[in-house]
Parts: sequence; structure tokens; C-alpha cells
Amino acid sequence: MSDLFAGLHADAYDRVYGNRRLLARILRQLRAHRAGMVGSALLVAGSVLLTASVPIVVSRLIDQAGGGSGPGLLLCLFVVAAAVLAWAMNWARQAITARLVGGMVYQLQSEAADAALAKDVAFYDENSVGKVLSRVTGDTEGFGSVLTLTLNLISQLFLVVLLGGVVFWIDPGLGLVIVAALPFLLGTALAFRRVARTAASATRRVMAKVNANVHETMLGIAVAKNFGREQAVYGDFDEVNRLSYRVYVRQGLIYAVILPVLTLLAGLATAVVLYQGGRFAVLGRLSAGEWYFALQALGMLWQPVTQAASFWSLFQQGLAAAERVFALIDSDHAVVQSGNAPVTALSGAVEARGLHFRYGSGATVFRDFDVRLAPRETVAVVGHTGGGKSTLAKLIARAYDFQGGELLVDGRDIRGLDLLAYRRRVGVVPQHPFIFAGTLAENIAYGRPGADRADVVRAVERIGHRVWDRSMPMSLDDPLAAGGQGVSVGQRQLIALARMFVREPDILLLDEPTASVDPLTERGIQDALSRLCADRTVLVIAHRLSTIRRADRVLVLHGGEIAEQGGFGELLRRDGPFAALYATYYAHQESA
Ligand SMILES: Nc1ncnc2c1ncn2[C@@H]1O[C@H](COP(=O)(O)OP(=O)(O)OP(=O)(O)O)[C@@H](O)[C@H]1O
Repeated sequence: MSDLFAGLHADAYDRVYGNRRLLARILRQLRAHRAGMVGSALLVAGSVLLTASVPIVVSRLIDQAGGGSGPGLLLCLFVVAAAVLAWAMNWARQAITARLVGGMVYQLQSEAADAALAKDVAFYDENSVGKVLSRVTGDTEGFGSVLTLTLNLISQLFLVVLLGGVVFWIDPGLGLVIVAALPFLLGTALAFRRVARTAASATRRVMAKVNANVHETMLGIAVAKNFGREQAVYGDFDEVNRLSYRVYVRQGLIYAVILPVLTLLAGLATAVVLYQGGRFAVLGRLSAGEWYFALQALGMLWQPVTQAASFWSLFQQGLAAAERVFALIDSDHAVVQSGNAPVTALSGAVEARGLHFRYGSGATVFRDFDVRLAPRETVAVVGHTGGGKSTLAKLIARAYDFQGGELLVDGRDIRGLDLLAYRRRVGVVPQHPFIFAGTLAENIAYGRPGADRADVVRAVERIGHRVWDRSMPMSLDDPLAAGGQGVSVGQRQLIALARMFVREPDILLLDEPTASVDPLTERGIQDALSRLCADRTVLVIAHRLSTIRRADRVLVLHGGEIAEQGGFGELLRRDGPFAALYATYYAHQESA
């Protein structure tokens, strides 16, 4: 079973708070809900007092009846009124608690979602979307359950102390009998808790395994079908599913033992109190009412005591969930600006001087790297895979921070610029542009906040109606599915270019898709690209020969260094690294 524990190590964003800091952080989170908490605490106190008062009053009633004076009507009314009031208070407490906890979870979820949105791209490299999602949803709810649990436990402990105190006050000897029974109950519950916790965590892990397996299968379903590997995939799933079956059965069997044993112990304790109390009553040391009260008190006591045993592990799980959410909210940004100088229009000069960069603790990508992009220059970056082409674009987009050297934009340190304003002047077209759920027009308008229909129509015109109308059968008002199901590679590229026409960035970073489209669409895309690249600085990770030909300069990146640079014709004539690349990758495109 040890493999179930694999991969559950804490990572960079699971900041460990330490108990004291975590408690302080939780209290800070709760501060905004002070009034609700005080209200809830008062109702807890009220409902516990009323709940406890019923057996006390009934025991008095029994004694009065025994004394021949008959149950007083007033006392009867009191019992009924107390029960109704206790019920009402309990209801109010539950309602207030539900509102309180719901409000806190809502607030925490909003903060976590805000934090997740504000994170840098680097954060998502290290944290899968599924993991962030579970922090924003599951872990915030875990925090809510801790609050509910704590409030319930406080009310039950209050009841235990109150009832126990009254029993001791009536007869310390009987009190001792009850107290003597508690360690057995608590000890057994604690022992079971240990077993139950192991079973529960194995169940959680195996469920995570099943989910991961299904997730992976669904993601790779097309590949599995292409290779006819469905049976092997099913085999893998069947294996984890069988494991999950065994773990579930084991958990069920363990739980099936726990409750009856605890009930048996509580029954034995009740029998002892029944016997001892009866003896005391016969000896005249205890009245019949007091005997009744002691039995009632024991009945009310044993449930909170056994619940308190399981409380700690649930509480710890909740605390761990809360810590994960706070770690998400409080973690530092990977990209840190040293200033926030205003950025309006940029002329688009970009210069790296002695740049050092590596991803997290990975290998260094750039060491003492120099490069210069002149304003309005189009630079095509080529090179073998892993050479650092995308990384260079990401650094200019300020998706990552670099560890040494300088990156200047218009002669200004990129770290000193207002990040939001800078990013507004930069346009990024990834290899696989993302399509959001919404109409085609909305997807294009996404290029710039506040863009309207006229901007969208203008962008389509700048792409050119010939290529647009031929390639896009849908109208601007047609809805597209999230993720772009049913939108082809060429159509995605056109949408991404239209977004950039709406955005009008000063610096354009473009990662050309490797997938080819039909020659007519290709031609149309190239024309649109030429129009887009005019009047701005462009760094294009080029896969198309036509793009390389059109560029002002070609930059060959190998192993994080510039192997060669210059104009297309010039580089070909030099017969160096570019000529070799050309022969391998691009020459065949000449004939296409
Ligand atoms: N998110 C990341 N975390 C860690 N290492 C990374 C990350 N992204 C890239 N790398 C590493 O950095 C180096 C440069 O990668 P980069 O993506 O910039 O290369 P590239 O030239 O764009 O390659 P390709 O043409 O395949 O896209 C590679 O060794 C790669 O493994």
C-alpha cells in the first residue's frame, strides 16, 4: 500500500505555518465575522442550558410525585416550554452557524480564486490546475467543516461539563462512577479512531488514484484509440479500481465494528450507573429523581465523548486544508517588480544584458545572455528544441523573473515598470490559442478589455475578408465551446490574430503553430501576419519558412546561446548553423 502515499510530499506553495502562525492566520480570517460568532456562542450557551435543564427539572418532578404532592402544573409547563425553547435556540444556532460558516467559506473561496487568478505563469508550471481547483473549492470547504465541527464540539463539551457538574453536586460517589466510565469510552474511541483514520486516509488516496487514472485516460483517449490501446488502458483502470474496492470493503468492515463496540461499552456503563444508583436510592442516599437524572446525564454524555475522540483527526484534516488555502492566498509572487513606473506607448526596444535564467531549481537556460530587438523590428527565432526560444519570449512577457543580468524595455529596467500597464502593451500569441466559452465576437474582443463590436469588425477587416470568410463559416454571434471544440487549427490562429488586431500591442510575441493548414489559409494567415507585424516589435518563434523570409533578422538559438544571427539570405550564404537547420527543417517548405 506504500505506493498510495507516493507523490504526496509538500511542495513550494504548501507553506508550513507552524501551529501558532496558523492559529493567528485563522483568527485573522475570522475577525470579519466577529458578530456572528458572538451570536452563535450565546445561542450555544442558551440551548445547552435549556437542554440540560430538562432532565434536571424532570428529576425534580419525579421526586415531587414520589413525595405525594403530585407534579406541579407549572413544572410540567416549564418542561414543555424548555424543550420548545431549546429546540428553537438549537435551530437558531444551526441557522446562524450555517450562515456564518457559509459566509466564511464564500469569503475564503473568493480570496483563493482571486489569488489563483493573480498568480504568475510560473505558479501554474509547478501546480496543476486540478490542484489549484481543489484548493479553491475542496480545501475552502474543509476549512468550513472545521468551523462547524469546532462550534458543535464546544457546545457538546459545555453540555458535558454542565451535566457532569450537576451529577457531582447531587452525589460525588455517583459522579465518580460516571467519570470512571469515561476513560474506557474515550480510550476505546481513540483506539478505533487510529484504525479508522488509517482506513480513511487509504480510501482518500485510492480515490485520488482512481480519479487521476480516469483523468489521464480521458486526456489521452484519442491517442489510446489511435494506437488501439483501449484494452491496456482499461486494464490499468481495472487494477486501481480493484484496489479501491478492497480498501473500501476494509473501511466498511472497520466501521461496522466500531459503533457496536462503543454502544456496548456505553450500555455497560449505563448498567453500572443503573445498579449503583439503584443501590444508593434504596439506601436513601439518592432520591428516585436524582437516580433518573444520573442515568439521563450518562446518556447525554457518552455521545459527545465518543465524538470528541474522532474530532481531533477531522480537526487536523481541516487545519491542513485551511493551511493549503492560506498558502495559496499568501504565497509570494514569482515575478516581483522593484517599481511601478507608468507605461503608456512603447517604442519597442528590447535588450537583454548578461541575462541569467533558470526555471525554479532546474538547469540554467540562459547564462550571460545578450540580445537586442530594435523598435519595430521583426525577429524570427529558430533553433533546435529546448534551445530557449519560448523562454526568451516568456521573459519579455514578464511571465517569469530572471535571476541575474538586465532586461531593458525602451532603455528602462523591465522590473521597474508598472506590470499591468506593461503587459497591456505586450501581445502574446501562443502555439495553441485558447478559446473561451462565448461567441466568436466575444472571443476576439478578449484581446482588449473594453473592446466593442466596432473593434471586432475592424479586426476582421484587417485580417481580410477573403481569408476570413473562406476559413470561418460561423458568424460573429455564433457561440464557441470552452477549449475550442470544433474550431480548427487555422481558425484558432485567425481568432488569435484578430485578438491581436484588437489589442494593438507595441511588442508582439508570437509562437507559430507547428501544425500546417491548407495553402490558401496559410497564405491568408501570412498576409494577416504581415499587416499585424508592421509598426511593432515582433519576436516570432518561427516554424514557417515564409515567416523566416519575411523577418528583418533571424536569430538561431542553441542551448541558450545565440549560435548565429542575420538576414535570411545572409545566413544561408554563410553555410553555418542556420543553413544546417534550413536543410533539415525548412527546405522542404520551399516546394510546398
Ligand atoms: N516550465 C518549465 N520548467 C522547467 N524547465 C523548463 C520549463 N519550460 C522549459 N524548460 C526547460 O528550459 C529549456 C528551454 O526550453 P524552451 O521551451 O525555452 O525551449 P524552446 O527552444 O522553446 O523549445 P521548443 O522548440 O521545443 O518549444 C529546456 O531545457 C526545457 O526543458
